[in-house]
Amino acid sequence: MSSLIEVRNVSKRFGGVLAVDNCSLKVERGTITGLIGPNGAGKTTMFNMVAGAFAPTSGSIWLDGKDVTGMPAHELFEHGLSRTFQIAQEFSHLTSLENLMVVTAGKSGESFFDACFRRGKVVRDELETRRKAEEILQILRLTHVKNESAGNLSGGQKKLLELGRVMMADPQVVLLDEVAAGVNRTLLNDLASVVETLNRDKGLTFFVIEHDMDLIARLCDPVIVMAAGSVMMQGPMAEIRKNPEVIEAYFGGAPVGDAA
Ligand SMILES: Nc1ncnc2c1ncn2[C@@H]1O[C@H](COP(=O)(O)OP(=O)(O)OP(=O)(O)O)[C@@H](O)[C@H]1O
Repeated sequence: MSSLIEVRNVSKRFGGVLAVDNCSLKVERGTITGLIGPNGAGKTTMFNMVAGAFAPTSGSIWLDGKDVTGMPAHELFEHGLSRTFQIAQEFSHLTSLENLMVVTAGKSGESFFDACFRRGKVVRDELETRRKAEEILQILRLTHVKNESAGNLSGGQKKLLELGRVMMADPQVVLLDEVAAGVNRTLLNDLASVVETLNRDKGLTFFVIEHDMDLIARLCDPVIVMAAGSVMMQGPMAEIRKNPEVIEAYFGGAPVGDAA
């Protein structure tokens, strides 16, 4: 069986800077795969290429056995790849529930023909969308704020809501971009539990960039280490923490988890 994401010999050059240098990596179906490395290692550049923000200078990227090199984000979304952003991007004037419901709006409800002649179908679709949105809010433990304007939620709740918006599209794989940044410990625990539940119960695959080593250790296996534009090592976090090359190159000799 092919990997869900496969990056083959990918490089990315920005002018004189070779941000990613001939990297290959795989995200296997059903895993929560982590991507770590020191500042400037090339993680964000790698993520941006996988997410379709920009194309590689050379090499290829495969999603579910299909060559998607250079495919823009909205098309990747149609193929089941979704991304959350470091800064949550909610519609602040809509409620939490509405923020989820708008993700599928337009699939049937906005067609003039449907609205005029297939009113029953439109109503059924909207009810189904609402049911799904409410179920996701429950998984995210956000039911108590479902009628609250999203702009009034805390930073951590906004990140949960963003994950909820991604879930509405029934993705195969979710790219999580530094979800821990600015989130308090309690909400971070909620978020980690949600990711574990979605992975275990719904078989969702995650590819995670994260500076929070505790979160990576809890969630991710395998973990891929990048340094200076290259993939340096891949394995379980327990092995990575002990690898002398990683400790030296990535953490300057300090035990992994103290830095980053
Ligand atoms: N748009 C760009 N233009 C020029 N150089 C860039 C651009 N984006 C990234 N770089 C350079 O590419 C290298 C890799 O950066 P990248 O942001 O991918 O690293 P990172 O591992 O995500 O770092 P951090 O953990 O600090 O976010 C760095 O030297 C960076 O300065």
